[in-house]
Formats: sequence, C-alpha cells, structure tokens
Amino acid sequence: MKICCIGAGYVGGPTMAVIAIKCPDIEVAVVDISVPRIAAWNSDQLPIYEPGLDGVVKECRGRNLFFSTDVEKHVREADIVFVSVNTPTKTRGLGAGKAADLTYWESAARMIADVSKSDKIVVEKSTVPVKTAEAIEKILTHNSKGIKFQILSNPEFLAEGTAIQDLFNPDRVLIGGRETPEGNKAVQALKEVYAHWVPEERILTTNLWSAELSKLAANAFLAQRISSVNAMSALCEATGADVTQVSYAVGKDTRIGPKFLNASVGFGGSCFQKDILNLVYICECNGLPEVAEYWKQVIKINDYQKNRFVNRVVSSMFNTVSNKKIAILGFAFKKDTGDTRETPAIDVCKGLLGDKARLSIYDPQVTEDQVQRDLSMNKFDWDHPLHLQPMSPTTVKQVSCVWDAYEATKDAHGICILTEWDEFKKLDFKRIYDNMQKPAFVFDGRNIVNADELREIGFIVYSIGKPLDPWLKDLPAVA
Ligand SMILES: NC(=O)C1=CN([C@@H]2O[C@H](COP(=O)(O)OP(=O)(O)OC[C@H]3O[C@@H](n4cnc5c(N)ncnc54)[C@H](O)[C@@H]3O)[C@@H](O)[C@H]2O)C=CC1
Ligand SMILES: O=C(O)[C@H]1O[C@H](OP(=O)(O)OP(=O)(O)OC[C@H]2O[C@@H](n3ccc(=O)[nH]c3=O)[C@H](O)[C@@H]2O)[C@H](O)[C@@H](O)[C@@H]1O
Repeated sequence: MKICCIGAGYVGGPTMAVIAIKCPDIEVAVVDISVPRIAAWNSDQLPIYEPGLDGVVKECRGRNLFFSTDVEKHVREADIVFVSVNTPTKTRGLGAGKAADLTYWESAARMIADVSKSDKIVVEKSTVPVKTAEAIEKILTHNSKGIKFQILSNPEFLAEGTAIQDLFNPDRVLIGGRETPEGNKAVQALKEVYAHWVPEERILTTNLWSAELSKLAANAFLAQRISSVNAMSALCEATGADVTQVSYAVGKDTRIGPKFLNASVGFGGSCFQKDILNLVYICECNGLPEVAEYWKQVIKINDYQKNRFVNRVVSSMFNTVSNKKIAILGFAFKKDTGDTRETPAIDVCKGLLGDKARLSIYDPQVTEDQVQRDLSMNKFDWDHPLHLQPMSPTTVKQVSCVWDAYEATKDAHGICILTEWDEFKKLDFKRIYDNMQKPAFVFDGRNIVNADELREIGFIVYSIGKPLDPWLKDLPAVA
C-alpha cells in the first residue's frame, strides 16, 4: 500500500512519520509546495521542533518515509491521500474574520482529480468546517474522468510539544465515512492502517459530519476550559482566592477532571481561535445566533485575559512603560515548541510596544526573524504557507532578541514570563534581581515562579489569579 500526504507541516510531518515507523509495510510520501520545507525535512535540521520527532524521522526516512516536492507523482501513485494543508481564517470577502479559507484544500482536491489514474481514498486530515467533505466530493467527482474517490474525515487531535507521544498513544482515532458499502470499505482500509498500533476500541468510526464536527467541538471544549479558568483568575485576584487552589479543588471532581485547568496569560496556537471562529460562523450560517454568541465568548475572555495582563504591567509600573526595558521570557505559544502562531506573546508585546516599551525577548526556540515577522504581520496572515505570507519591510526597532535569559533581563525594569519553558523555573533570580533596575517587577503569565521566594529577594511579583502583591492592590487592573 502507498500513502501520500499533501502538506508537510506540524500535522502532516509527524503524523506520517509515525505511520511510517509503525507500518513498515506501507510506503509513505509527504509532499508540499514549499521547497525549503521539504529540503528541511530531508536535512538534519527538521523544519519543526518537536520532542522525539528527530529519532522517528531518522529511523524511517529513505526506508518507507519520503519527503518530496513532486506532489503529482506521489498523489498519482497513492492508494490513500491525506490532505493536511492550511485552513486559515478568511481575511476578505464573505465570512472574513471567521469562516475557514478553503483555497488550499480546493486546489489540492482539484490537483488530485487531475492527476489520478486509479481509484483513491481521500482523507481530510486538516481541520475543516462541517460539510466540507460534501464540497470536496463534488470537486473530485466532477473532475474525475470515471475514477472513484471515497472521502473520509480523520481529524487530528495531537498537541504540539507532545505530538509524538500523542500519536503513539492516542486517546482515540476518529474516522468518519459515508454510510454506504464503498464508504464502509474505505473506513475499514484506514482503520487497518491505525490498527498497526492503536487498540481497536480506541478507533472510533462515525458518519462524515460527526467526525468533522467532533474536531471543532473538541477544540472548542478545550479552549472553553481555559477561558473558564482564566475568567476565574480575574475573580481570584479581586477576592484573594488562589486560582491554583480553586482549579485543584474543582478538578478533583471526577466529572470535571484535573487536566487543562491552568490559568494563563491566554491560550494561543494555530487552532483554538481559528476553529472556534469557524464554529461561530457555521452556527450563524445555520440560523443559530445564540449558539454562535456562546462560543464567541470563549475568544472574548481570551482577548480580555491578554489585555488584562498588559494593563497590570503598565499600571504597576507607575502607569507608563515608555522607554523602559521589559524582558520577555518566552515567545512560543507553549513550551517545547518553536511555534509562535497566535501566541499570546504577540498581543502582549504589541500592547507594551503601544505604550512605547523597549522589549528584550528570549525564547530558546524562536528566532529574531520570526519575532519580527510576527510583530509586523496582520492578523491571520500567519496561517498561509510560508512562501505566500506577505513580507514586511519594516522591523520593529524597539524590539531586540537575545539568546540568554540573563542578557534579556539585564538593566530591565520588569520581566514578563509568557511561556512556561522548564529552564525558566531554574533561573538564578537573585542574580537577575541584582542586575535589574529597581523596583524590579516580575509578571508571571504562566504561574511558574515561586512568588514568595522572589518577594524575599526583593521583586514585586504579579502571578495570574493569585493573591495580589501589596504593591498592586490599589492599582486598577483594567484601564
Ligand atoms: N498544528 C496542529 O497542532 C494541528 C493542526 N491541525 C490542522 O491541520 C491542518 C494543517 O495544520 P499545520 O500542519 O499546523 O499547518 P502547516 O502550515 O504547518 O502545514 C501546512 C502545509 O501545507 C502546505 N500546502 C498548502 N497548500 C498546499 C498544496 N496545495 N499542495 C501542497 N502543499 C500545500 C504548506 O506549504 C504547509 O507546509 C490545519 O487545518 C490545522 O487546523 C489539526 C490538529 C493539530
Ligand atoms: O487542533 C489543534 O491544533 C490542536 O489544538 C490543541 O493543541 P495545541 O494548540 O498544540 O496545544 P495545547 O496544549 O492545547 O495548548 C493550547 C494553548 O492553551 C494553553 N493552555 C493549555 C492548557 C491549560 O491548562 N492552560 C493553557 O493556558 C497553552 O499554553 C497554549 O497556549 C489541542 O490540545 C489538540 O488536541 C488539537 O489537536
């Protein structure tokens, strides 16, 4: 059997590498229109940082895993074609700011129809609006020259930073297909691929629309938990409760569970916001404004949390950060990834720059070039293939990036911790304090420092959702 995956990104690359390592009898080709991305997959410096990925790729690359820009050849030869291309939020026209832009999906589908010479199973791996399979089916069958295509929905649930362990040991694999004999056969064929390593009871099969909607629903529920705990964090600060204690107590209820209840400066990542906006749009299109409004609130609270954080920083520092050096520790949207798509750090940095701060940024996995791109890019432009993203000629002058947390914090007035990298927990804060301007502030957007210890050293500390430092008590949290 031959598998081809269109789109060698955060999903396509790791997912196919794991299929290749677990299924030595299957030949897997990952193809992409981006020449540098494929070159990187074929080099020692993979295009994405993901713990454990290097080892998996090294073991099967050149054996039964291939990365190529020859998209048409590999699609033509494949029995199963996964499509894992970008599905960004539309920035123009109908549904702008909400609906999914299916440009890349449609062009992939048309290309599949053009080059195919044998029947194929086409698998939606990208996250798409519910009912997309119907549109894809139409594109394929109207251009098929008699070739038969079966469309399956097989959404991906991996999280970045833990992608390899998530793929090795998934909570579930979801496969949706048409409820016809041909549809069932296609579902069975894909099920057999996963059955190489996933226990049968964890492979769920549903109809197409349930599979498509379950992916949007899962991301909406996960993001909703974070917005719920973040909303509580604001109330904790106002009342003297401690959000970590509240989360622990709430999560002990087995019906709620302990995971995904960490208050933060806000959730980021390429999907939560995009997928919820997409869900909101679908609800509106289906005449369900109340349901749309309900999910919109998850995004609103996330934006509120990021704003609230910036306002805390500015109001604590005598209501101005103009020309003050602020150290930003962490820029990626979470630890163990270099991904900065929709990271809360972008909004926080933009907020501080709006108040004329000077920023010194350190993230162990993010380059200066990436930070500059992110800070000068328009909303949602980041989610297009790299070579199609508009290049901004301007650099943000008040921003510099360094490769060391001590360098970033030297002479700074304040520190904002925006990613929970493990190395930040082990920093020598006494040394940092001695080299900072006084009073020295720490704003912990991830609740990773020991606030009491830092206060002992002399810092004024703000931790999300924790009882406030006396310094902060009478200052307005929201300007
Ligand atoms: N990043 C994540 O953790 C997850 C992402 N998803 C979904 O998976 C999809 C892909 O996401 P990522 O892998 O993060 O995106 P990505 O941007 O890392 O990768 C997408 C790749 O597709 C390529 N591409 C676009 N159009 C193409 C075409 N017509 N032919 C060949 N290649 C093409 C791009 O050059 C790019 O390399 C999205 O729909 C996303 O919502 C789902 C679960 C997890
Ligand atoms: O569709 C997707 O793209 C993926 O989106 C998320 O995965 P990911 O965005 O990679 O990472 P998460 O671990 O979910 O974190 C998302 C954001 O929420 C934040 N977060 C997470 C958990 C928490 O308790 N608090 C919190 O603020 C993280 O710091 C991060 O900014 C989902 O967890 C995956 O199941 C899904 O496949």
